[in-house]
Amino acid sequence: MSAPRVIVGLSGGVDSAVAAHLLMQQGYAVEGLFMKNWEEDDAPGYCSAAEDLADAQAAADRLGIPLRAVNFATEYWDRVFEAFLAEYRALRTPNPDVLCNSEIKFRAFLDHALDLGANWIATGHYARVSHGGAGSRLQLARDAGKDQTYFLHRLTQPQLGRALFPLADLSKANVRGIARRLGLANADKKDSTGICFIGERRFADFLARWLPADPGPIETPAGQVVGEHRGLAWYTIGQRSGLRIGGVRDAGEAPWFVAAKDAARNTLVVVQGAEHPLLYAAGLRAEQLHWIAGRPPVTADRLPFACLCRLRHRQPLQPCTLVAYDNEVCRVRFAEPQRAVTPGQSVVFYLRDECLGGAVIAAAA
Ligand SMILES: Nc1ncnc2c1ncn2[C@@H]1O[C@H](COP(=O)(O)OP(=O)(O)OP(=O)(O)O)[C@@H](O)[C@H]1O
Repeated sequence: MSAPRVIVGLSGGVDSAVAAHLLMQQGYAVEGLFMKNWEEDDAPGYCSAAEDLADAQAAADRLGIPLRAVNFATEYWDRVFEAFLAEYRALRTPNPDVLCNSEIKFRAFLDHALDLGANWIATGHYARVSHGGAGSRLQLARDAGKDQTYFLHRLTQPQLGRALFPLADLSKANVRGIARRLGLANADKKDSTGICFIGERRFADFLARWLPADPGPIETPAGQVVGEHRGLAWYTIGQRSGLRIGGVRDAGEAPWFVAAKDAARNTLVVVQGAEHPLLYAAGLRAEQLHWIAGRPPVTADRLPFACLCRLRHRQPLQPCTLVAYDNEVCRVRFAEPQRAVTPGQSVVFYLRDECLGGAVIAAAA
């Protein structure tokens, strides 16, 4: 019988190269596929796709596997970037990595791999998947600090059912050690940070190319004007940096943080001190509810349902209660008030080590 075929998303980074190696060791017939998701002309100098492809090719050569390349720039633009901009224009803070997984890596890429005759796809995500008669389950990676289930929580059964995550049990240090032993040139390549097409530092410059300026006042909750903002879309709830506020009489030196966006008055509301009570919420309302199993963990008559959640990647899991849901919308109460509940980001639910799914935060509540 011939070995099952798996197509690995080779990004040019160390994680996916080591994932490919581990699958070869497990007896799979392994091939690499590099995706280009962004045309350089749309963001000159922001992306390094050519360099990444060269790194992916070097890794494939070293491992002795074939590598193909595919261009999903149109799909990425239509299904991820347009939604990302629409969310910003609606004054929310979107998470394009969540959409990139459900629309590109586990849709466009998966469909292409299946067309090429693959039985499975694999990535270098830090996450665990188990395939069983009752369906496929997504679980935390052993390395809690690297766990990427937050970004994978919108996968469906058909998507997860074809996925392998070979790094489930490894730490980043293990992965780099394996890469060095294999003589992979990218063993010490820096982790990719931020959004693939932007990178972290020039984010505000990048957004300025797509969002119109719309200045308005910055106010305290008492209505005292303390500055001018460049457009509410540029700010995120809980954020500190970028607020040029100073010299407010009797205000002291403590830094200022974004507490709310008042869209009706085009006003940014700020408070002083990282722990100000207005930065905390007892619960939230979220939309676009998705369950990985294809159904909720309990029927509505068994609510409330005690579970865990996180509101951002890497946040330690927080005890919470799902108090209400229907097909689309849910309401959640936290055991402890949570800081910076940010519309547009995801709330992701867990039961013990299993990722159940999640929803897009609409409002603190
Ligand atoms: N351009 C790409 N082409 C093919 N697969 C990709 C690409 N970018 C990311 N992937 C896949 O998605 C996984 C997770 O992507 P992420 O951007 O989080 O990379 P990472 O954790 O830095 O991993 P790596 O070290 O492999 O780049 C990668 O390990 C890889 O399998």
